[in-house]
Order: sequence, then structure tokens, then C-alpha cells
Amino acid sequence: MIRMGILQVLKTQLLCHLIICYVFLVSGFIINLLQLCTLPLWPINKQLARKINCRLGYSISSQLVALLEWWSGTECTLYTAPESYKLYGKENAIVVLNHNFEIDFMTGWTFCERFGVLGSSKVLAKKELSFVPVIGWMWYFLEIVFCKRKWEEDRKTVVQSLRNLRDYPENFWFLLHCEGTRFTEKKHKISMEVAEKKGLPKLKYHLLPRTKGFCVTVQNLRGTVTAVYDSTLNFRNNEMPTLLGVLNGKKYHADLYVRRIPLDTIPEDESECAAWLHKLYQEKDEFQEHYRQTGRFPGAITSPPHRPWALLNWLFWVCLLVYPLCMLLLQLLLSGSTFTVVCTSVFCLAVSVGIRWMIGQTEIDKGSNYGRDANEQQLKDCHPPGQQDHAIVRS
Ligand SMILES: CCCCC/C=C\C/C=C\CCCCCCCC(=O)SCCNC(=O)CCNC(=O)[C@H](O)C(C)(C)COP(=O)(O)OP(=O)(O)OC[C@H]1O[C@@H](n2cnc3c(N)ncnc32)[C@H](O)[C@@H]1OP(=O)(O)O
Ligand SMILES: CCCCCCCCCCCCCCCCCC(=O)OC[C@@H](O)COP(=O)(O)O
Repeated sequence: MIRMGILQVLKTQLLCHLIICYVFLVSGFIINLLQLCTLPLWPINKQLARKINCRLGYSISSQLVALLEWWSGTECTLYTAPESYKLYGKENAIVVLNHNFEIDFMTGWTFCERFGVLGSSKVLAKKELSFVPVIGWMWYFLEIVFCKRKWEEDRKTVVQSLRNLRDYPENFWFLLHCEGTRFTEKKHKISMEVAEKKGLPKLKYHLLPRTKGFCVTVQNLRGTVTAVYDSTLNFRNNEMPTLLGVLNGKKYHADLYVRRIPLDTIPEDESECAAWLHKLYQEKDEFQEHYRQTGRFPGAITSPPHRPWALLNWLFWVCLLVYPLCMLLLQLLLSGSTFTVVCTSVFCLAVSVGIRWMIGQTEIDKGSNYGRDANEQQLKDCHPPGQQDHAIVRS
């Protein structure tokens, strides 16, 4: 009991956070560099280059999974039909996931890890994320599909990037947050105004889905992907998890409901496909209502087993990188040079600011203005910076 208490206090210590972030950044840069070294291999043996990059990517993303699973001890429960469960990780799939939480991406990655598709997992991500050091640079080599959320500009690039995935050598899950942005009260209000104008039923827990990305993904991955995994995520007891909370060792409880929908049941025609997606979101809304009423999703509970690889990978990097850091700091102290000590302190401060900026990318309060105006097509190019609306705080 006392040991647990000490460990919990340790997890909140700045020094621990600095070490974790140092290991993440340095290992990340090393892996990014190794990824860069695979560039000459692409024209010679593309499939081999892709497989190597999957492993390298795994070594970065699994650190965040280890942080969630082993450091914070967050529990991830899966509600799904046993006959679907058997297929997870054994086929290519499009994952449609609600976008309400700051750690959606970590929770998604954790499920990917449990089913062995973490290294190869894909997403339709906003372009801004491609500039985030380590993760964004890693994504470039993993052939992640980026969009500017301006369809006129995205149409060509998104279609081309999707087509490139047709001969991908590993099973992958392609994640789509069809809402295109995270849930806030303000964005919800506006998106329901759009729903009303379009004569669509209102949603209580979701923003109105954007249909173009979904339809184009289904169209271009037909024959490559066998199913859509309709996934609805919630956290128990109205928890609003954050990356900083996870870093502080706070334990959360994620519940994910997944329905496997064979791809050949989804209409080929674009407007029918769009209507299908709207109907799907109405069903997702009902699942959230059910969760709110009963504290659980429908369907059988399965607990996909923890695998040790994420933790082992993390420990490997810790062992490799912490010893040289200690030696360096010791040498610094022994050198007694004020100049070197000041330079090192400034460097550490810069790294901390950099990491804080990266964490900021996950924070809803610092999120984009996308979807904050019903006439956004006209206003997209002139976002006034400043005031952000607040993420919904559920009662
Ligand atoms: C099983 C567990 C999980 C497994 C996880 C698997 C893999 C994990 C892998 C990686 C994890 C990392 C996660 C990182 C997450 C990063 C995610 C993001 O970056 S989300 C943001 C980017 N993604 C998207 O936006 C995807 C959804 N968007 C689309 O599909 C869009 O259509 C688009 C392709 C981006 C194009 O967008 P654009 O805005 O240019 O065009 P649209 O046609 O979509 O929009 C115009 C359309 O919308 C109507 N409109 C206007 N205002 C609103 C509003 N406020 N709300 C709703 N709708 C609005 C407008 O009337 C137009 O309507 P219409 O189409 O009828 O003309
Ligand atoms: C071991 C690990 C140590 C952790 C140290 C800290 C590492 C920091 C990692 C930063 C990771 C950055 C990846 C960000 C992924 C965030 C995905 C996301 O949720 O993006 C939001 C978009 O979908 C929508 O944007 P908005 O329109 O809502 O705005």
C-alpha cells in the first residue's frame, strides 16, 4: 500500500516527466534519422522499406501506448461481438471513431497495439500535424494521409495517398474522425445549425460528420479493406482525460464499442454513402445515450490481452539513453564551468518548452477554429487567432 503511494507520488514528479520526455524526444529523433536512411531503399524495394518503417514507427508510437498502459495504468475495455473479435488485426479496416477526447489517439493506438497493427496504423490527419517533430515526421514515412480540410485542395492529394495504400504489405487500420475536429460546445451548436439547414436529425453527443473523406476512402480502398469498424469511445465516470494527466500517472477507464460492418454493405454511390454515414452517426449517438443511461455499451465485453512489447521497447530506450544522460550531467557538474552549465540549462529549458508545445497539440482548448462557423468555406482562410471555445465539461 505504502509502496503504491510512493510510486504514485513519483509519477507526479517533474524529474520523472523530464526523463520520460527526454527518452521520447531523443529516441524519436534517432528513429526519424533511421527512417530518413531508408529513403534510398524505397525505389529498390518499396515493400521492404515500408515494413522497416512500420517497425521503426512502432518504436515511437508504442512509447505513448506504454505510457498509457503501464505508467498511468489506464484500463481499456472493448465491447464487441466475439465473431468480429476473431478478425481484428487479421484484415484491413477503416475505423470510424468519435472525436471527443484529448487522448483519443493514444487510446486508439493502444487498441492497435493489442491487435498487432500499431506500426502500420493509418489516419486521415490534418496537415498541421505533419510538422510536429518525431510523430509528424514519423507519419511521413508511414504514408499517413494528410488533409488541409479544404476539399478543393485535398481532393487530388487525398485520393492519391489512399491509392498508394492499395498494395500495403501489412494489415492496417485506417482511422477517420469524420467530425473533422474535436467536440466543443460552440462547434456542436454550429454543426447542429448546419444539420438543421440540411434537414438532418440532430446529434446530442457528436458533431455532424463530414462525409467527403469517408466516401472517398471507401471508394478508393474498396477491394483493399474488408470492413468498417464503427467505434464509439467513452470514458467512465465522466472522466475528461488529458496527456498531462497520463504523464502524471492518472488512471483512466476507456470503454470502446466496436461494430464490424462488412465494406460491401456500404453503398457505392456518393450521396447514398453520405446518407449511410449520417445514419451511422445517429446510431453512434444512441450508443452514447445508452452509455450515459447504463454506464456501459451494448455487446459482450472482451479484454484484449496486454502484450509486453510496448513496455520492453520503452525499457530498451530508457536503458540506452538514461545512462549517457547521467554521465553527461555528472561531467557537467564536475567541470565547474558556469558557461557550460548555463548553456545546458538553456538547452533543457528549450526542450521543455518544445515538449510543452507538442503536448499543446493534443489540447482541445488550443484546438483549431475548424467547424466554428457554418459559413466556414468563405471564412476558412481568415481565421482570427485568439479566443477558443471550451471543450464540453460533461455533468
Ligand atoms: C479501434 C480503435 C481505433 C483504431 C485507431 C486506428 C488507427 C490509429 C492511427 C493513428 C492515430 C493517430 C490519430 C491522430 C488523429 C488526428 C486526426 C485529425 O487530424 S482529425 C482532422 C482531419 N481529419 C478529417 O477532417 C477527417 C474528416 N473530414 C473529412 O472527411 C472532410 O470531408 C475533408 C476530406 C477533410 C474535407 O473537408 P472540407 O471541410 O474541405 O470539406 P467538407 O466537404 O467536408 O465540408 C463542407 C461540408 O460541410 C458542411 N459544413 C459546413 N460547416 C459545417 C459544420 N460546422 N459542421 C458540419 N458540417 C459543416 C458544409 O455544408 C459542406 O456540406 P456538403 O458536403 O453537403 O456540401
Ligand atoms: C513516452 C511518451 C512521452 C510523452 C511526452 C510528450 C510527447 C508529446 C507527444 C505529442 C503527440 C502529438 C501528436 C498529436 C496527435 C493529436 C491528434 C489530435 O487529436 O489532433 C487533433 C485533430 O484531430 C483535430 O484538431 P482540432 O481541429 O480539434 O484542433
